[in-house]
Amino acid sequence: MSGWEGSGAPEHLLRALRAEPPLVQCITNYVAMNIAANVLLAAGASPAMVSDAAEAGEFAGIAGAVTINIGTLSAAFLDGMNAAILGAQAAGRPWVLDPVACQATRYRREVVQMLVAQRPAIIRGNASEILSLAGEASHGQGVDGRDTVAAAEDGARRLAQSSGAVVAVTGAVDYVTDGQRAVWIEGGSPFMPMNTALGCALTCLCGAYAAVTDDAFDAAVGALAHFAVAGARAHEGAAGPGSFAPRFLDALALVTPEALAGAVIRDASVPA
Ligand SMILES: Nc1ncnc2c1ncn2[C@@H]1O[C@H](COP(=O)(O)OP(=O)(O)O)[C@@H](O)[C@H]1O
Ligand SMILES: Cc1ncsc1CCOP(=O)(O)O
Ligand SMILES: [Mg+2]
Repeated sequence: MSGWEGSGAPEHLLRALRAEPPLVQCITNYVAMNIAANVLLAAGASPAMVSDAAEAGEFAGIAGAVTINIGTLSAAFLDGMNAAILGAQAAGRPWVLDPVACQATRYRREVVQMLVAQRPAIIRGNASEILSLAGEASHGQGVDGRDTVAAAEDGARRLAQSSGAVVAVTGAVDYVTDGQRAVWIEGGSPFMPMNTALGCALTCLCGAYAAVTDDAFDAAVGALAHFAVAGARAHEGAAGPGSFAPRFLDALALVTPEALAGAVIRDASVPA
């Protein structure tokens, strides 16, 4: 049972999203562009992969949210990211960070610190990326997580407190915290990490949910719950990662707000 109630509960956010599909500006990597756009469309949002600095700032002014992903980082991408962040901040819209492989090279470590300092509403990464961002030892290998989400729990809470962002750590079981509130979210499928760019697509979906609520914690929980429920459904009858992929897109589209109310969300908030 979800137990997650109130106007910020995932089912209410999904209803709002489907009633008025938010425009989400995604600055994501070359691997993820098509996958993430299809994920947003299936879920009920409206993606736009607009990243050049010549227009990224202006576009952010009309988007409901911006998402920034460093997966295939370059100087040109970075210029577009900075322009989009400024545009989102000027328009009072949230932006979401995906620190892909931020532990891997000095360039990524430096860029990601600069981005975190620009106050993302949500940081969504795998446990290895979040451990690195929190200044702890990470066993990450390239873009893939190699640490358990439980190992990143304390680091995630500290990162949320120091950055002001909601931190969403994904893996076999997901963890979301704003530094005080925290939940574990169960579901999904072991075929998900065998499909490239699903984490990147989830970050874009966090942007879609952030566009329909002012509470970034609720937004992250809503997006992760949507993935958890759709992933578990798609797993049924899937023979492997290949047949899982189209079932997952179908499931994202077919998940109802009522089904999201059944997401397995366990409270893990620190007592005040
Ligand atoms: N072993 C697993 N079992 C169930 N769901 C998983 C598993 N590993 C990852 N997921 C899900 O896959 C999605 C992407 O997460 P993850 O693989 O951690 O991101 P990334 O692709 O950035 O490394 C999330 O919804 C997460 O819950
Ligand atoms: C394979 C790869 N290489 C650079 S970005 C990327 C996609 C990573 O996607 P995800 O973090 O969602 O697994
Ligand atoms: Mg990733």
